[in-house]
Amino acid sequence: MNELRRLWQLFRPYRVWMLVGTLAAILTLLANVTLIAAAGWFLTAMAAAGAAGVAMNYFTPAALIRGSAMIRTAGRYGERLVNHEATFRLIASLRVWFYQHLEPLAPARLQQYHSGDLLSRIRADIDALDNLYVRVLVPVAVANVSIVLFTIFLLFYHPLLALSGLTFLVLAGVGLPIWSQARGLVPGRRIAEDEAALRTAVIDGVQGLAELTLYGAAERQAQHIDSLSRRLIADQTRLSSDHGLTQAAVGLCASLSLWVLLWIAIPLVDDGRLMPPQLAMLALFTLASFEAVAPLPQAFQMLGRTLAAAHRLFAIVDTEPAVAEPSTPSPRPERFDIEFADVRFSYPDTPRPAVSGIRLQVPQGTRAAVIGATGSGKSTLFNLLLRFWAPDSGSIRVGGHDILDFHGDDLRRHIAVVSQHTHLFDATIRENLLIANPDAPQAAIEAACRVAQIHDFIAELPEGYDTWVGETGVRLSGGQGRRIAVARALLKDAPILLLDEPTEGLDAATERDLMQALDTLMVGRTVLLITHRPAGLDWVDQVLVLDQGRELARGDVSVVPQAMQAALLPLRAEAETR
Ligand SMILES: Nc1ncnc2c1ncn2[C@@H]1O[C@H](COP(=O)(O)OP(=O)(O)OP(=O)(O)O)[C@@H](O)[C@H]1O
Repeated sequence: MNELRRLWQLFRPYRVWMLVGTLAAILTLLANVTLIAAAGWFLTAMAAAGAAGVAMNYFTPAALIRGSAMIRTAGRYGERLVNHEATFRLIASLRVWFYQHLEPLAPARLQQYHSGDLLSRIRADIDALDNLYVRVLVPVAVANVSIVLFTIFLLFYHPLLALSGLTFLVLAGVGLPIWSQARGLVPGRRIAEDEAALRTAVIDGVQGLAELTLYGAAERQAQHIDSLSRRLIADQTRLSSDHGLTQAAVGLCASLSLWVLLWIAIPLVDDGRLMPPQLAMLALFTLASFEAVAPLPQAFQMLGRTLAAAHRLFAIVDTEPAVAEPSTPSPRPERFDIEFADVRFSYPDTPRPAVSGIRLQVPQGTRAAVIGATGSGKSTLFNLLLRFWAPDSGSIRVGGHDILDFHGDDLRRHIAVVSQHTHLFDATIRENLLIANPDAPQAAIEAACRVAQIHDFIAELPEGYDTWVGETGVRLSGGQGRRIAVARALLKDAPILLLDEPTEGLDAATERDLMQALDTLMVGRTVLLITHRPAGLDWVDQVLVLDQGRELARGDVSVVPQAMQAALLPLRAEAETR
């Protein structure tokens, strides 16, 4: 129920919309009930008058019927318009709210979630929240007001009529929803989880289709998806059949209410305390009044799904970022020397530190390389410098200030990264470049691409810079993607440049061309390069050699061969003993 309270807080900005939508829904319902009840009275009265051969004024009831019909139509239109508009606004604002909480968690806190699961939260779970507004809050408000008005109306005729009407309305509007909520709680929660699992499995299956086919595992993946689908369908079927049952039960309550009303009212007609047309009116009124409570069982049945969705969203929203933003951040850095001072850091739930005792000073405008075997902690140093994680002890300073004192965005604004895993968005080449600098004019884009040696290739494409690169840039080669990354870094024009094995996996000619492009990019910047290859380090001022997260050697490039050999010795010894 804590979720409900928090959701209500999120809905608060839309309370005027909700009020107007609820009033329109109440008006529509009252017009409908009036229309049906008045029609019952009118037809019976006309028949009775015709049989008795007396004249009656039919203008007033006819006007009431026509007026009710018009109000019902206009009210229904208005109610849909207002409630849909409010829902769309609400959903849009919830997505922004969720995204704003999601962003500071990337990448450290999001590594435990699959992208399919996050997609499910931002789409299906947020969509499920609109149930609370359109299917729960508005119908509950309408039902409450209507039940009170209907009971007062029946009281005018006889207290027993009011009591029986109220009893059956409460049975259908409170008893059935309680039952269906209890029945829907577990499957509703499971549906939220299974939808996410299904989306994750499908995305994984599609993205890894080539591997699955290659290793003959496609059938197994299909079976996994099939079993998830079956479980989902079983829960949905259970909810649907419960929904059918509750609708039938609402119908039964309405019929029983009618029978009891007739049982009470017919003697009143015999006594002359009630006119025959009033009996017809009350009978139809009773049946029509159940429209007020009919949506409630399903609304409460879906509450389980809605609360599960809210729970999943709040789980992300309540996660603390791995690095908290300082309450009074240092002003943006003005100098760009980098210093690692005795840095130690372990990833959560790992047995040994990823890096430990790291000391490195890179004066502004100079270049340093961090070299070491796979898993020696090189990328971890970048993650720490980018403030994605915070060191367990020691500090990292930029321009003399601890980076934890800067606002994360202020720091990252001054850092450009070129890595072997450049993410290209499913957009045009131009859009992919503009993420580095949204205001860059075409001339600047082309200049950056010329330096990155990719302009001629782009210019030859039929659609030039408007060429769509496909999901994760599949329509570009690895080398071309890397050059786009260099062009991005040029457009960003940041004083600190991080190079994460930028030439890894490229052939010798492409590597040479890319190094030329990087040469231009590095001029005047503070550069930190990570690599596991000692070759081609002549242009760096200093080198730090890492082994299992610890410093093995530090100095100019001449320290590398000896240190690398020392690092390889244990591996060789291990290989020889096998
Ligand atoms: N997000 C993470 N969560 C838990 N452990 C991690 C994470 N990232 C890296 N590690 C672990 O930290 C250690 C250092 O990893 P890191 O990626 O820094 O090495 P690296 O030198 O960059 O390797 P490579 O050259 O293969 O990229 C490894 O043992 C790795 O398994």
